[in-house]
Amino acid sequence: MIEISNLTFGYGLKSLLFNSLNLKLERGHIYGLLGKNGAGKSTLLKNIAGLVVPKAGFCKVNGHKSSRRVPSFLQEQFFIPEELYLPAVNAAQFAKGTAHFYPKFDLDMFWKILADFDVPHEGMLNKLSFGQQKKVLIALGLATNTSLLIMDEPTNGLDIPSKIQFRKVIASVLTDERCIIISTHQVRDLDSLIDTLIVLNNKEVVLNKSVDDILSKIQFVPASKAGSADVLYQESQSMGVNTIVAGREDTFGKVETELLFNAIVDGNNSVLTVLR
Ligand SMILES: Nc1ncnc2c1ncn2[C@@H]1O[C@H](COP(=O)(O)OP(=O)(O)OP(=O)(O)O)[C@@H](O)[C@H]1O
Repeated sequence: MIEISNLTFGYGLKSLLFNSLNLKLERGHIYGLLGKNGAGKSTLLKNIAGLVVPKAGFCKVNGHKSSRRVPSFLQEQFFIPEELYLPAVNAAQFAKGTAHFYPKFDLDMFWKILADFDVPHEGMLNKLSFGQQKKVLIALGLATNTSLLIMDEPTNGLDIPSKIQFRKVIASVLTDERCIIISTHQVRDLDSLIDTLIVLNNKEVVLNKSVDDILSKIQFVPASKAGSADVLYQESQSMGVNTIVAGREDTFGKVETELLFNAIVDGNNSVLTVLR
């Protein structure tokens, strides 16, 4: 669904952020985009959404070059930025103004998600708190029913009940037709939601693997359960899971995303070598 080919991008005369980057993303998945501060996550999302123009190469969504921003591309994608400023209108006016651009907009769904998020329906949106504004935009983005939904740090500013609600709502809207990309530092918020991890590091996509694929190759265990021979990465922590070991057929578990991310950006090549 998304084809990124030889994408080369930099802001102004600054050095390049991406140099011939390639990536393919498919429908029916929730992708988690991870990277250190400044790695270029937001910039990659903006390239996909056609908000910036590459120096070379391209991003295509459903066969349309993003940077051309043709109507058939725009009506099938919704981008929720990290920073947002909602206009001085109420939720009904905001939904009406937006629905116009999205043929599959579902107004009932918008009101339902707002209610689930406990956001007041009345009043001007620009007077809501940051977290409430974020929830309005998430509700709107989901209600557009676009095949591509891009969210940059969506759980930033959400309180704990809202994060739980967010996970429920996102899981319920994923269909085989939809591709959701979430950039985040709050990996623990989204651990159970993301089915494929993408890690950007040193201007490259160093990992693009499904959780199932990852778990078929490595396991996450407490140090006490790790045999010394197969330890790929270890963090010193007093308790809990802190060790990555090469896959063993007798173990099952979940991906400890934070641990995996640390191993990768720490320059630990053993983990990446096993995963590749
Ligand atoms: N509009 C801009 N003009 C010039 N440089 C920019 C602009 N936006 C981002 N940058 C630079 O591009 C680099 C990547 O920024 P980006 O926001 O894409 O990273 P990020 O991975 O999303 O970071 P964070 O995790 O801190 O949000 C940074 O060095 C940043 O200073």
